[in-house]
Amino acid sequence: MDAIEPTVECDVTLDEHPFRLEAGGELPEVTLRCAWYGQPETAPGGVILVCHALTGSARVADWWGGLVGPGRLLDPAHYAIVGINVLGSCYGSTGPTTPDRQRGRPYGARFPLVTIGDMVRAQYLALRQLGILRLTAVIGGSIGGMQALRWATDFPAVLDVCCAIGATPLPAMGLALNHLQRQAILSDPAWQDGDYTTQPVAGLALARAIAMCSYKSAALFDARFGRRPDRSGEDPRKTLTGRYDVAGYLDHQGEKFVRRFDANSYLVLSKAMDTFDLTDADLARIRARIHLVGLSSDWLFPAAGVRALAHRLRAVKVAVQYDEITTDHGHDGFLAEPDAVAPCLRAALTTQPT
Ligand SMILES: CC(=O)SCCNC(=O)CCNC(=O)[C@H](O)C(C)(C)COP(=O)(O)OP(=O)(O)OC[C@H]1O[C@@H](n2cnc3c(N)ncnc32)[C@H](O)[C@@H]1OP(=O)(O)O
Ligand SMILES: N[C@@H](CCO)C(=O)O
Repeated sequence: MDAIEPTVECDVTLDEHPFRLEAGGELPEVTLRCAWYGQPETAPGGVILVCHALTGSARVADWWGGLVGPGRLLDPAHYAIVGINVLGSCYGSTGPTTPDRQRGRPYGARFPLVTIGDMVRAQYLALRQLGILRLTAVIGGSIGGMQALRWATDFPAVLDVCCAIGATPLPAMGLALNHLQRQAILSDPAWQDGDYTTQPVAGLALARAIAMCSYKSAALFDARFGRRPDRSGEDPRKTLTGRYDVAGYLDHQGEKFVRRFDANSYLVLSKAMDTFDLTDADLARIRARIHLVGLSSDWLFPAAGVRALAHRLRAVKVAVQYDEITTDHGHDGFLAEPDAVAPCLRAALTTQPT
């Protein structure tokens, strides 16, 4: 299925400068890349912000093509759908690849730490500058879901519905895996303290390969790869470097990733994912209807943790509905199973929770 093109793509440079960050740093200027599908002025269903995950982009239809397009759940004839590339990413918004004017070269590792809260505040300011003061919904999976929840806690008067799929504060196993991924990048000599001109490909590819394991389930890997040799057919039992099929897949994913993502951005976004947290006081500020979705085989953000978050929300009298998608796709189920995600989003957009 071909992804539809955005109606408009635009860059918004925030009026607020410097932009102060929760962790204490600041950026002299922040620009965010936005992609619109549909017309905010005329859309009968209003504006829906769809927040992307760790390595996605503002171009929502590129990674959620099954959900965004004519005749699909998020139909640009009904809703104006906007994606905004997060602060710190490398797909058009201010991030480590942006030139630091003081030094005349990219920020690199000097890019300050950002939080999910900073990303969301920047999105809020960008939308306000575009004249968008009200959102029908904020939707996202993984760190896109973290953003949706942060919108609900930090800008409670702006949105009617928040739908977060496979998103909670990251449990300890996820913190561990993110640490290993960052260590893989930092320990690559090509990283050069973040001042590389050529990507630290070995470290970044290894980071992505580790991450891919956390995004998939054991059942999926067994079904897809079993104990077969990799596509070369070389017997992995005969040489040290011979690979099983799953290893060939992970290496391929790593090789592909270094061609599309920046290592310093990866470090910044993975740290933002780690630091996301929700206190009961945060939850008590929420006014939107919350729809949480767990993914049955997700071991990075286990469904039990998503269900527990729903209980915490109910305890502070927030209207919440919990759904669970049965899938073997693990955490990546929110990307790989659009037909299963669609009814959850439809329910979030149309029904009152009990
Ligand atoms: C540039 C931007 O705009 S970023 C936006 C797009 N990206 C994102 O949003 C990131 C999120 N996306 C993802 O994480 C993934 O693309 C998903 C979840 C949607 C799909 O994940 P995957 O599980 O990797 O898909 P899949 O298993 O089909 O793997 C596809 C690749 O693995 C390769 N592969 C599959 N099996 C094997 C194997 N046994 N050995 C080696 N390679 C293999 C395929 O050939 C394919 O390669 P290609 O992409 O070079 O054509
Ligand atoms: N596979 C997704 C999930 C991470 O949350 C990504 O790369 O963005």
